[in-house]
Amino acid sequence: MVVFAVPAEVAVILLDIEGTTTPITYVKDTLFPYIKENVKEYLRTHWEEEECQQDISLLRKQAEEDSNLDGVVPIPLETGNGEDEVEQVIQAVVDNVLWQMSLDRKTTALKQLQGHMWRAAYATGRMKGEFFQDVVPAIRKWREAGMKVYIYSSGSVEAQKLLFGYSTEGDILELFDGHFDTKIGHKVESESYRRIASSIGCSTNNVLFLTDVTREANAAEEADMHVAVVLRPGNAGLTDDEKSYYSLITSFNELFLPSST
Ligand SMILES: CSCCC(=O)C(=O)COP(=O)(O)O
Ligand SMILES: [Mg+2]
Repeated sequence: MVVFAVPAEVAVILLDIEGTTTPITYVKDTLFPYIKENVKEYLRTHWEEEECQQDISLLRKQAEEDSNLDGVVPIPLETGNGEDEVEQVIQAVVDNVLWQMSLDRKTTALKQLQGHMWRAAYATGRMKGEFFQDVVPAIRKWREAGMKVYIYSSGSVEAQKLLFGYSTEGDILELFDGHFDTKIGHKVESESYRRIASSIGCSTNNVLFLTDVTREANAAEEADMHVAVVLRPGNAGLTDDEKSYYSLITSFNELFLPSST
């Protein structure tokens, strides 16, 4: 077994979700299809609610920022209360969401709506969060060894809490000291990792970030975090240069903590 020796200065392990704790297939074959199949009905049912209107406003603002992108669907403002007009706006939101999802965009606006939509699916037991089999036992061991464990995902904090709160392993939210999403900044920007360390109250070099995406690993490393790239079944392949540059692990069991014997 390959071993990644965790440097002694590391006191915090920061985890990505998709491709790191959780199979990409769970996201692509369970989470995302639920959104595509239910978004129109969800908007019709929740249209009058403040939370839903806030989600639409954020999507509208994002569409304005995306106006120079190919295929973007603008979201018109409602001018009255006519049913036909509401239906037109709903259709524009649906088309915008489907367009963003076709590009696997990680905008805060899209992720916020998705998190709100998954609430009902988890609460009714229709979906349960899934993890690679090494994940939960390893996190328990790290915590016993005194490590703090945080999540940083493009999925909204609300979506993260649903995934870990309603999972095949039960409610395992207690295993995490906190959660970060793109509200702190995008995962490919090094400033986001500085903000995370500052919010935790440590230096960036006290943090080990585990992710499947080398652009994220690169941004974290630029901020002086330690990084290891996680290779999981179904993840995108790495180039030969990436394979030789990054520390690679295929399971959390390959992390060797300084206190381990
Ligand atoms: C609870 S996360 C849902 C999956 C998701 O929407 C996503 O964008 C995951 O991205 P990650 O940053 O964890 O790779
Ligand atoms: Mg990922």
